[in-house]
Formats: sequence, structure tokens, C-alpha cells
Amino acid sequence: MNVIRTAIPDVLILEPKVFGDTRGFFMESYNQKVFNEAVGHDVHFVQDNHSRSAKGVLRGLHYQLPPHAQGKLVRCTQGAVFDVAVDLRHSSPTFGRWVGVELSAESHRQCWIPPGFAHGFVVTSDSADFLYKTTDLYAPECEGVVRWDDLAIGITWPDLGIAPLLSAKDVAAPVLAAARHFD
Ligand SMILES: Cc1cn([C@H]2C[C@H](O)[C@@H](COP(=O)(O)OP(=O)(O)O[C@H]3O[C@@H](C)C(=O)[C@@H](O)[C@H]3O)O2)c(=O)[nH]c1=O
Repeated sequence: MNVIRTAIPDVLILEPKVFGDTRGFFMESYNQKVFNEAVGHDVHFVQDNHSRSAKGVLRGLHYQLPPHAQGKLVRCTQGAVFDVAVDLRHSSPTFGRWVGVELSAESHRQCWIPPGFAHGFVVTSDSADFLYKTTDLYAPECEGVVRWDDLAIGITWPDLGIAPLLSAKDVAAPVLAAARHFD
């Protein structure tokens, strides 16, 4: 597996080794030992999620606060998305900064988003299946949401030529300065 560090060093892009042959391909989509070595410490996943979205759907920016903060290992198994992580750790030198990466079924790329980050994505293909593992269970009482277009964060989302389609929760999300916060 190839490990690429992003501009926020704790956010990793992971490229599994893909074995292609006449039948198709094989890859280890998750290997606990290899993953823990890449991250540098033991990570324990407890929930797997799968969402399907049409082109232009934007989910985020979401996070959970302690005691149910979630690290997420995310990937796209059908279609393509632009995936974003925003550092919400107040003690971090990269607090408030974001990184974005294209994840697609074709590239098999995954992204590791540690606890302490908000996460979101927009679908850039006709539809996308998005799969992710989380390090804590869903806990809606700990949920935090930040506006996808908060100018203080300044995410450069891809221009799809259509308005993003958001959930009612995401439309009503506060800016970062007014959102529930870590620390
Ligand atoms: C996230 C989640 C939602 N749900 C339910 C609640 C709700 O009725 C329905 C849809 O929930 P949401 O609208 O929050 O789904 P969605 O907007 O896809 O939320 C997800 O967005 C991405 C960006 C993330 O990072 C995830 O952690 C998660 O927050 O599914 C669960 O039962 N378990 C879960 O783990």
C-alpha cells in the first residue's frame, strides 16, 4: 500500500496494491496491520457505513464530538467524489485548514481522516457509492455540522455547473465560529 501524506500531515491518502488479471482485480481494501503501521498507532474500527448519492449531492461537513469522536477511513467504490477534511483541533497548527482529494472507484484511493476533523464530500460522477469505516458508533447527540461554504474555511469545491444538493441539516449548518467545537 502506498501512503501519501497531505498538507495536513495526519490526513493520509492510501493507495492499496491492486492485483489485476483476466478475471478483474483483487485488493486488500483494509488490513489492520498495514493500516496501523501507516497511521503509526493502533486504530479500532467499530462501524461500516455505505451511502449512495447522485451527482452534485454534497454531504457535510460532519463530525462527532467526544466521547464519540470518530476517525474515518473513507473510499468511493462506484463513481467519483471530491472528499474534504477540515482540521477542527484547536491545539493544531493547521486548525481551520482543509485538504481535498479525489476518491474514485477507478483510483481505489482511500483517505484516513482522524478524530478531530470535519468531513464532507461532493459527488462529481453521475452517482457514487461511498463506503467508510468509523472508530466510534453513530451518536447523534454528539454530532457537529459546519457549513460546507463557510468563507472562513474557504474550501475550493469542484465546479459542477449545478447547485449542490444538501440535506436540510446541512443547509441549516452554522459557520465554524458558531459550531460545536472540540477542546
Ligand atoms: C451517519 C449515520 C446516519 N444514520 C441515519 C440518520 C439519518 O436518519 C440518516 C441519514 O443521516 P445523515 O443525513 O447524517 O447522513 P450523511 O449526510 O450521509 O452523514 C454522513 O456524512 C458524511 C460526510 C460523514 O462524514 C459521515 O460521518 C456522516 O455524518 O441515517 C445512522 O443511522 N447511522 C449513522 O452512522
